[in-house]
Amino acid sequence: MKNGLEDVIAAETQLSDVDGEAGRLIIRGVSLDQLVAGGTYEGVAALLLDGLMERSFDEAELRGWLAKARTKVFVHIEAADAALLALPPVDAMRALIARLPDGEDFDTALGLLAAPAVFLPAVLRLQRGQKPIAPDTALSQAADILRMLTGKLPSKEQVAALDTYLVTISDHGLNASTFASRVIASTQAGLTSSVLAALSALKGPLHGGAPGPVLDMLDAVGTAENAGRWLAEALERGERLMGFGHRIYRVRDPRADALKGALKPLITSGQVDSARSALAEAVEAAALAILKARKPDRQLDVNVEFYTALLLEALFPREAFTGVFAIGRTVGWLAHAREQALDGRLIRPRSVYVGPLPAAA
Ligand SMILES: CC(=O)SCCNC(=O)CCNC(=O)[C@H](O)C(C)(C)COP(=O)(O)OP(=O)(O)OC[C@H]1O[C@@H](n2cnc3c(N)ncnc32)[C@H](O)[C@@H]1OP(=O)(O)O
Ligand SMILES: O=C([O-])CC(=O)C(=O)O
Repeated sequence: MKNGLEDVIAAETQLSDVDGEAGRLIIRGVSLDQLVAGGTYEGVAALLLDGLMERSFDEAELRGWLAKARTKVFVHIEAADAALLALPPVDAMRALIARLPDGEDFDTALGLLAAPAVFLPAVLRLQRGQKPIAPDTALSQAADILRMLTGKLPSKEQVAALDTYLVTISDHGLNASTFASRVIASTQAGLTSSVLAALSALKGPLHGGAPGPVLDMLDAVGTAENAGRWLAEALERGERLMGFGHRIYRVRDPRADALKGALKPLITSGQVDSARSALAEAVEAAALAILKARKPDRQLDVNVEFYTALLLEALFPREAFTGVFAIGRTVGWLAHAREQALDGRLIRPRSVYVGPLPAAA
């Protein structure tokens, strides 16, 4: 038996392949490099959902339907009362998504793609005492998310950076949240239930909750000179270094460089301080050296969350990061849920009982 199901194959999928030895990610036959070159959220969503819903569509059609779906789900913001707004943004978002009807059809899927994109900016604004901003059907999903957050049209560099992020993290094999989505789908509970379960799995600090703590780490380190000492002390305390290590990758996560690349136009146009990325690079180098020295048997490298933190810091407040991850990953969860539902087989593994036996009569 493998603790944590390590190396256990639990599904066949046509959606994505993570090669942990080569450091390569393929999404539906397209390599990550090809996908991020000018790729948009709507483009990767159309690619992932192709053939899995009851109707077919291309990127342009999806963009139009998604824009309308954003407007449709906006009414649910009315349900954001004081108790809901006291929750962390990702939990408030989950509570609002739970209001959506369940189902297996395209309309349900569209609502679920639109909902996190609308609910997250609205929750963040309400938590700051500001009025939510209604969606604009003329905009792409990435541009509208940023506009609904700030009330201003984002720069083209900001939209491109967010599109690259959403494309990069859209799907990633059988990660914990996607597995959760497939387990729920296998019971035929419906797509909303799958997304809610997956979101609950995503928010943990070992999965999609890591980027906020990455920034906390950068802040605590403060200067490049301090990095080695601070990281050594953190490991002494038994802490894990956030943004490093991965269950599958034994080399650098290929998404780290895709996200680092997406940061460059923001740095060169003066929208991100180059000192911040220099500090991140110094912390990365120090962390890799110390992890290599302390865990020589384990190849621990940088994962997607390290440069996610830096990229998202340029666009969102820190408390929003896990919610932004969910905006991008929902399409992967939906595609996997549909693939699993079409397969039709209930997921039900076995456990080994190691508890006490009943006393003899
Ligand atoms: C989108 C994503 O989900 S990407 C991952 C985001 N999460 C993080 O960045 C949190 C930090 N990283 C981690 O906690 C882990 O690397 C995980 C959860 C991502 C993967 O966990 P596992 O597959 O169980 O780790 P793995 O088996 O490779 O760990 C082996 C050893 O390395 C250690 N290790 C792994 N990652 C780290 C880390 N970031 N910092 C310090 N030590 C680490 C483990 O403690 C373990 O040591 P031990 O055998 O002495 O107990
Ligand atoms: O694949 C994993 O286990 C975690 C991860 O990187 C992701 O979900 O993007």
